[in-house]
Amino acid sequence: NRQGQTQQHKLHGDEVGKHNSRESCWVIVHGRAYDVTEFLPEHPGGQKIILKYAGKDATEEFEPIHPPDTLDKYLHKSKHLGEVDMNTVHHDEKQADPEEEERQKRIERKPILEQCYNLMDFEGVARTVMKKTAWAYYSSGADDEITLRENHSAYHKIWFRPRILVDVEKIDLSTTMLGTKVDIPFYVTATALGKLGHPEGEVVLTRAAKKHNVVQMIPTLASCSFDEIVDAREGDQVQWLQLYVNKDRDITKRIVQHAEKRGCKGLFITVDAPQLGRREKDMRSKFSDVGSNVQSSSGDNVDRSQGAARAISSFIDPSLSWKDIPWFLSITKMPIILKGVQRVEDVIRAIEAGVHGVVLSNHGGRQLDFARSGIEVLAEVMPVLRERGWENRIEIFVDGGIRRATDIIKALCLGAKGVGIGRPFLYAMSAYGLPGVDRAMQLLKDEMEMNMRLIGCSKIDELNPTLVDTTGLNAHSTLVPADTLGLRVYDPLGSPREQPI
Ligand SMILES: Cc1cc2c(cc1C)[n+](S(=O)(=O)[O-])c1c(=O)[nH]c(=O)nc-1n2C[C@H](O)[C@H](O)[C@H](O)COP(=O)(O)O
Repeated sequence: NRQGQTQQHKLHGDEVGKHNSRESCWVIVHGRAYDVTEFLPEHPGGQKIILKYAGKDATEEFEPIHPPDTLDKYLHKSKHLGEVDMNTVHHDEKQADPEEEERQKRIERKPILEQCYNLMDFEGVARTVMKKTAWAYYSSGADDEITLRENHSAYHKIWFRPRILVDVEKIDLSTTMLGTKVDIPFYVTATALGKLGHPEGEVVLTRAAKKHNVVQMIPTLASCSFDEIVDAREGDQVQWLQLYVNKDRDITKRIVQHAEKRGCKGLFITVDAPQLGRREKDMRSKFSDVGSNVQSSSGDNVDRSQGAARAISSFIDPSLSWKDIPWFLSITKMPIILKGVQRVEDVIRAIEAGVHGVVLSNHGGRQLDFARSGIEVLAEVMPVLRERGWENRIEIFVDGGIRRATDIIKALCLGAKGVGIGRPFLYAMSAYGLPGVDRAMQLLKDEMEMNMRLIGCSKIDELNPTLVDTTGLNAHSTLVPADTLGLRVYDPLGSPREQPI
């Protein structure tokens, strides 16, 4: 509290309004005032977005992307100025925003949930109803988005060799992942900033994961606080933690040990993002009001011109290396999985380093463009492990571009323990909330049951490499996708329709 301020005395709105500059900057969040003057240079989302609300109520802007405990965690108590008499706070009248009005009309016109028949339908609806910045952040891939598209099209290069005359009356889709029994072999992978798509954020995914008895991987860069997401867990529901390793190892140790104490059953260390990729859709949306429970422990300068991704990731340690693995094994009993492994040599190294699993992944095409799809890497890895008799030494997961149950079945036939799914559940949540994610998971279950019957398997452990033909898998045909600027950016006159009459 400010010196001498008694609880019942509330700050007057005009008093807060006087502190509206870089030299003295107070903001109001959830009815309380905060002096953020010294914090300005440290804000991962830049000073601009805070100064826009200097002396004013910033709650509406703050809420969607900062976990509720952000200010308690990152702003010194002396800067907490106490309650404001909100009746004395002047609110700028809302400017008419034609783009937002148009978006609201599209929301009213969107298809009813039952008209979504597969995971791609959710993507189509989300694209029309999401805010531009949110769609840009979720959908973008790195550079020309070649890997983003390859992730899904790689599955189109794998064909089935189905068995016939097998009794497939009863189908059992259950399996285990890191010792946890799940009803179907997919998990909700870690994706940052859930509140960009839905006001409740990641806890919506928690509830859907419970309903379908699948595991949720909690992202480091969640909009909700870690504890909020864990508190939303029900009964013996299992969650894993996805970790971006902080340059400040004390912060990392604290996060890992807190996650273990709160019952997380797996630590997924993200190893494909020493720096977040260049996601141009995200950058173009000029995302400046970014935030999250970023653990930036120092005021290092952040390159905010790179959209949300770059701004929220300044704390990630690019020096992370194999020599750090023994330290991780020493600070937790949770199984350790390396997320973002992309070649068989590193899978072998992971086994020798003593970790418990890997996710073969290129981060949903958001990191190194022209990285191979997880499924292609899986097809490279498993024969080499089998040759060594190591195919069961660790659990191998795959993610990226999984949109159909046939994709899941192909991955399991090639030896994956399970698959991670990201964007489809984000899109379903953004377009329809919990009912959307629930339907998306149910659709996958229905597809899975049917496709297991059609390839002649009744249980997950019957899936094997003889059921697929992967001869075309590493034939890379990279058509530059039609919607990139590459087709127009070098045309001096723009596309024909823009040529002067
Ligand atoms: C779509 C998406 C993916 C993100 C993601 C955010 C979004 C919006 N974020 S990111 O902002 O830093 O890139 C994370 C993340 O926090 N940590 C992580 O390990 N993977 C992150 N990923 C990658 C994710 O865990 C999967 O590898 C990827 O989503 C799988 O591909 P699909 O989306 O096609 O299923």
